[in-house]
Amino acid sequence: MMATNGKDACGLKGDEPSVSLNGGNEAFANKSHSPVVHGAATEAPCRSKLQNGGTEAERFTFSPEPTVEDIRRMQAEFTDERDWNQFHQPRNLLLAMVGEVGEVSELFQWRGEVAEGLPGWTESEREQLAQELSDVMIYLVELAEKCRVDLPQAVLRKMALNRLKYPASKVHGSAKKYTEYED
Ligand SMILES: Nc1ccn([C@H]2C[C@H](O)[C@@H](COP(=O)(O)OP(=O)(O)OP(=O)(O)O)O2)c(=O)n1
Repeated sequence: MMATNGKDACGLKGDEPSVSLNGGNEAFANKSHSPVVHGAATEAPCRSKLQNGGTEAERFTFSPEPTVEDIRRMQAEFTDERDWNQFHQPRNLLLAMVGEVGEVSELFQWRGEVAEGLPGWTESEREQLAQELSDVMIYLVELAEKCRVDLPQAVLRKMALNRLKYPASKVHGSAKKYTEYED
């Protein structure tokens, strides 16, 4: 589940994309990062019930840093220092990323459905998951870099498209694919 905070999490955004398809994003530019203490945003929460039974106030949020660009730069330094760029072509990075996705999958394998927050997982299992997800992200960011995809802006464009494809007023509460709607 994606971590959100502020207006978006409170469902105040309408169906219209707040992002132009060429990457401009007023909503994002105007949004300040709220301070995070032990994973909880300190701004006044809205308390509408979530489908999974939690409340908005309990929503998890990320730290604002490092940014995606920070991660790109740090990984570039890591590979430069080791003369590993010779191995980090797009296809190799893709295979490495998929391998790490497999390692994430292994942690969930044979456990049955797992609830949000991973109740019952040990600290060691949580740390293992954090490491494997980080590996996926590190390779993803480097793959995007090597493919010349400006990932943060691409994500904004894609989210705008998603909002157009899945207007909240039309698909609320339904997990159907957009191709399954008749109109
Ligand atoms: N040629 C490489 C090898 C490693 N890494 C970095 C990116 C990943 O974050 C991490 C991956 O390291 P490993 O391949 O050793 O994989 P794991 O850390 O998952 O170890 P293991 O497979 O033992 O769980 O190290 C890299 O950039 N380029």
